[in-house]
Amino acid sequence: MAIDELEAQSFHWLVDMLESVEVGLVVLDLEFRVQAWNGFMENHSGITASKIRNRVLFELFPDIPEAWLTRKVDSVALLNTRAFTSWEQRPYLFKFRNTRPITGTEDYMFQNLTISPLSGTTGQVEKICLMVYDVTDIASGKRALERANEQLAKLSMTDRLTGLLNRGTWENLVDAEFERYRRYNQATSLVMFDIDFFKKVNDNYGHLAGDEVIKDTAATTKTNLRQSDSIGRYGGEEFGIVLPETDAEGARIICERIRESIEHSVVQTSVAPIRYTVSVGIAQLGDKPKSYMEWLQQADKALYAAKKGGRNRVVVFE
Ligand SMILES: Nc1nc2c(ncn2[C@@H]2O[C@H](COP(=O)(O)OP(=O)(O)OP(=O)(O)O)[C@@H](O)[C@H]2O)c(=O)[nH]1
Repeated sequence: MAIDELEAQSFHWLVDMLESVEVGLVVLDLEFRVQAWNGFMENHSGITASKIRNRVLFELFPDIPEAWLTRKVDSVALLNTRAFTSWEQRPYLFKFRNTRPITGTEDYMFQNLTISPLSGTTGQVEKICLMVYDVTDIASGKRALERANEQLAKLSMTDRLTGLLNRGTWENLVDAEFERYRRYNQATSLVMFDIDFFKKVNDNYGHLAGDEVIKDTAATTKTNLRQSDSIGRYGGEEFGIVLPETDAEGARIICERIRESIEHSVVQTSVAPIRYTVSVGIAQLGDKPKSYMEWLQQADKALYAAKKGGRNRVVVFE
């Protein structure tokens, strides 16, 4: 076989390979007109090589960030060096639908991109090659892991039944608020409250109905609070609220509103409609408590007084 014929054959194989490789290959001239478009690009875009040849890329793909790509390509051409971008910087350049059944959770194909300069015989950069790698499997795996980690972090901070902060997390907030008071001296109040005769709810209607009541307490309280107020589930049927920038009188008004909403609400459990009440203790932070624990004890004493005074009431620690 003549040398020329051999070369022609190997060129043919090479083109065949580039056509079928599982990487998107695009050759552009420096005016962004498409010069080559392989099978991967045809399959995922639905646009054939013959149709796109000599067309400006941005006309057919208006979603492509033109300024960004132009900047990248210009520096590749100027410096005659490759550039890379990962899906973490920019999820994709070409908005191709994700066609992989395993990673069906993602709508679009995640892509890594390499931009390579192609020099002519004179050594001048004449064309640019874009290599588009489908990294949907890697990206969706990493994103799922991140979501799971976020979920875990959230779960370790919250109470499963109510979604409120759990005791440990909430106590940390009380401690932080205590320290903030020592520095800035702004009025701050702490609330402890507890469902009245909750044992009877469990005894009469069962534990699951009791759980429904606890959830109702959490939901009703939350709707009566501001974003900056932190509510936690302190124990079984005991809750705590930190009210920043709120004095005892302000806290009393808020707590009366919560107490009344609960008194007038009816929890529609699967067993029976249940009415219930809560008792509330408030302690505005002053100079006395030497630690956040002492502050908690003050609020707890006020709660005890509310129970002793007949329940379904709000008492402020004196
Ligand atoms: N359903 C349910 N019950 C709980 C949960 N945690 C604690 N309890 C119950 O809450 C009840 C609390 O009872 P007590 O401490 O005697 O208080 P109480 O009956 O509310 O009486 P007072 O607080 O004095 O009004 C107990 O029966 C606990 O078993 C929970 O997560 N779900």
